[in-house]
Amino acid sequence: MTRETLTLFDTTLRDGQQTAGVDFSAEDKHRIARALDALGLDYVEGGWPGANPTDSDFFAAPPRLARAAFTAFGMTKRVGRSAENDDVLAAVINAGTPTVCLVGKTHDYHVKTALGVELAENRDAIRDSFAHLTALGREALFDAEHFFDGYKANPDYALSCLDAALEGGASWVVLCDTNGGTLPAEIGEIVAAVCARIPGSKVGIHCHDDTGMAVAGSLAAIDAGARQIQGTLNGLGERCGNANLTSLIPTLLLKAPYKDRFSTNVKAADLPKLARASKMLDEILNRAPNRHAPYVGAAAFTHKAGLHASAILKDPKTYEHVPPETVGNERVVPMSNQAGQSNLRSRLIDMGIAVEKGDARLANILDEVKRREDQGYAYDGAQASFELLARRELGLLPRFFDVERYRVTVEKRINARGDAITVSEAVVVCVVDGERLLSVSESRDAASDADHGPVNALSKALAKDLGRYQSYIEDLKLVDFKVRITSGGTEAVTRVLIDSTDAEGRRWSTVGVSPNIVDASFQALLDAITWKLIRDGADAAVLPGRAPAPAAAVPAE
Ligand SMILES: CC(=O)SCCNC(=O)CCNC(=O)[C@H](O)C(C)(C)COP(=O)(O)OP(=O)(O)OC[C@H]1O[C@@H](n2cnc3c(N)ncnc32)[C@H](O)[C@@H]1OP(=O)(O)O
Ligand SMILES: CC(=O)C(=O)O
Repeated sequence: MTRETLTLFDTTLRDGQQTAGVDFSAEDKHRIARALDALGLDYVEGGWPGANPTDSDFFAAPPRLARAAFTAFGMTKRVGRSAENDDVLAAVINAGTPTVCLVGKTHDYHVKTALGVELAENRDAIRDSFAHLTALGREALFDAEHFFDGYKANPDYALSCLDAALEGGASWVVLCDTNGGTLPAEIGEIVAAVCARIPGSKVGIHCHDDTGMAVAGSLAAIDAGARQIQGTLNGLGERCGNANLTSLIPTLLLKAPYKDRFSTNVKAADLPKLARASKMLDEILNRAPNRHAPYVGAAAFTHKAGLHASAILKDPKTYEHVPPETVGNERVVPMSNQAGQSNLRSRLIDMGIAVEKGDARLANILDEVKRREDQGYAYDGAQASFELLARRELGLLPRFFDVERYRVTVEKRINARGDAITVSEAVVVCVVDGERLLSVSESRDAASDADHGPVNALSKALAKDLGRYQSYIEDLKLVDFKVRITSGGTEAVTRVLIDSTDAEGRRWSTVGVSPNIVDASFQALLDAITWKLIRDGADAAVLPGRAPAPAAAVPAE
């Protein structure tokens, strides 16, 4: 069966940049553009040359893309001047990209209200802008702004704007649900009406997620005949975001009817690259990845409930819609108070520890998890701490070092310039191989730099001198820190969850619980270090009078 081609257009670097709180540097844009190109996207829209210095710099030294058409974004020429003499359009053209995407109005209300010009003048501006671009030998796409609302208000006018772009030589007319309020069924009906007069091979879709249905709307448009999809990595974009390509691309490649009807330049073997690109974007934005993101999130193949875990061990298809490895993800069977022995045995196998079914120690571990979760611990979000708990119960937790004591003080000072600063000082005394090691550290908390409080000081002191374990923890980084006041048993307690990473790209989570936030944080920090020492195969300490527990063989993460 011949498959039709679906064209994929990425606007992470343009509409994604319109997300509140997102601010890419030119270097960030280079990294993202390269990742999108390697993945197989057909178009990478880089931004709006001339609109801001970052975009101008980025287009002045553009990325070298092997496959994707590098695209500059801009708007149609303004009424009252020619396309040749519009300075905003000139800046876009002067970026010299092979492809240009211009947004233009198609809703009569916007033409009158936002632009304040006659309907015919706007339509002529669209035609002239495209004629000018194509005369210069550029491929030109038309982002038909507010098309769905415009079509509902005045279908003849909205369609005549598409016609004007095509008459000017536009290669695609992309129907934009700019305000994101159109539901999928209506998108399907309107796209079908457009495709009845314009070939679907020239019709694209650009959905926003204001009803949480941008992906569904994009699929409805494909069902109705559109053959280009615009979207962004991780669904970045103006307001609630754009159609999420991180969900759409695996759906198109793995799900019927799309996988059988269409081909894209992104191939099934590229899907793990999509998961990596998604993580890279979060890392650039300094955001914790969305654990619940479809396909690529850490929880997308996490089976928490005991009944699910039991079936998963028999056949993963019982609770998985696609195998996790097809999208570069992995299966996790976590421990929590929802777990049974199946979860537990699966987790232990992942840790490289085989315990026979029915072994009494399994019940002990489960009881301990449930008892501690009742006190406020949460192990499904802190699998590294669970691993340490299980090892302790099994007698497989090596003893690396002891903490004799620690102290943190917090002091508010006014400096010579009159600024208030908070200074946190931490002292930690560890014992390694019988030797006492004292470390002191200080963190300064300027008003604009709120991360550097007492926990940071404590973490720095703890990591400053661990004797012969120092080299193992040099690359350890604390990357996320969450605090929650919860009730443990009958008392209110503080739960701290810490995410750590290292140079190998591993990321692991640990938990601490105490009525005291510093103590809870310290427990989580200690677990983070101990887990890394185990994973890196550090030898247990020689503690006088105590035989160190052996470290079991552990597979690489
Ligand atoms: C739906 C979308 O997401 S489209 C993409 C939107 N993205 C952005 O706006 C981000 C980048 N934008 C910018 O940096 C700035 O808005 C610029 C540099 C483009 C323009 O800045 P300014 O010249 O200061 O204008 P300002 O932003 O206030 O207003 C835009 C002007 O463009 C006009 N305009 C808007 N859309 C169009 C269009 N499709 N065709 C022609 N003119 C248009 C508006 O009428 C307005 O003109 P006015 O001031 O005479 O009323
Ligand atoms: C062009 C665009 O981003 C929109 O209409 O939503």
